Amino acid sequence: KLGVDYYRNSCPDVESIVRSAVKTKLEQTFVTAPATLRLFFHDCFVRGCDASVMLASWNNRAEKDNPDDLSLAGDGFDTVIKAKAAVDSVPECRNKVSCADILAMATRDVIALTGGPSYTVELGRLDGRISTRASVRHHLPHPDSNLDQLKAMFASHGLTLTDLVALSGAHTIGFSHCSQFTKRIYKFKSKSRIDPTINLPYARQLQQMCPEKVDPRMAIQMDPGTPQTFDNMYYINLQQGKGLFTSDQTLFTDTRPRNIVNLFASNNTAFEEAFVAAITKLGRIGFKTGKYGEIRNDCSVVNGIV
Ligand code: HEM
Ligand SMILES: [Ca+2]
Ligand SMILES: [Ca+2]
Repeated sequence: KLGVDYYRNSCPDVESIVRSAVKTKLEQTFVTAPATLRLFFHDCFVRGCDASVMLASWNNRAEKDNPDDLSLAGDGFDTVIKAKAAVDSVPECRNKVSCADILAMATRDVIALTGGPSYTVELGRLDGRISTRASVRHHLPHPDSNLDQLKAMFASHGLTLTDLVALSGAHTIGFSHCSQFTKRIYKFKSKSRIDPTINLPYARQLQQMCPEKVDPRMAIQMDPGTPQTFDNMYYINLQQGKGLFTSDQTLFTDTRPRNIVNLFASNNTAFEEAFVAAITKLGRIGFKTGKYGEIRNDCSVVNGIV
């Protein structure tokens, strides 16, 4: 079982060491926050929260080489690497704290530092030794997924509809590449070619920011209201037809989760409580202990390779 005091004897100050490394990195670039949060999600959904997503390979066959992970921003990886270096610079902590736990702590820290809830994070996950491009297939949601697909994928990890709605609120910060939603604003199967569930002025704005032959590296803010604040604006956006992806807007268009969206839109405390409960459950997915894992010396390679 995971616990909140896991490093009490081996590295008692680990939480403040990680927090200050994360804070320094966030002051350098805001992307630190969304990039770290998304990295945690992608890690936990594939082989559990074991930092498998961080492993690199010489032949581009690691998890992070899968197309679904190629849009993970480098600053998330860099945050964990920097926090790990800070932890390892303390002699008693050297190689005592897993990369998976550092990612979980850094995620908690970026949420609090951008205005979201503070919570205690459970620790004691070991790092995995396997990372393959193939293991990502069918394990991560797509922006054009419908509610049944999203529900099934989250349910396979023990996450409820409320958890799905709460965790999707992570889209209250961060960026998306234009290609993730071009279908909705240019190629929708309707006369106007625009998805009717998008607020029309917002769709026009998106078309301006993302012209049809836009540079594929172009990214836009996902929450047009408060792009750098972790708040419940995401749900207010959904009520106004300003969900960026089909997977976002469907949480309001589909009547099943709509009352949850309405609750979170009107009550930030209800959102924060549900988010903390859900991300705590997310952090328990497939965690490894004992002989099933290790504490990696370098977050991007398994021990004993070189
Ligand atoms: C429910 C299904 C979800 C889908 C379909 C989805 C899809 C996406 C997509 C397509 C992007 C844009 C990536 C890019 O083009 O760079 C994105 C960004 C992001 N997602 Fe999700 N996501 C989902 C759930 C989540 C969850 C559960 C979390 C975290 C708890 C999360 C956190 C983020 C963050 C923070 C970003 C911004 C990343 C950045 O700015 O670098 N997402 N998501
Ligand atoms: Ca993983
Ligand atoms: Ca926001």
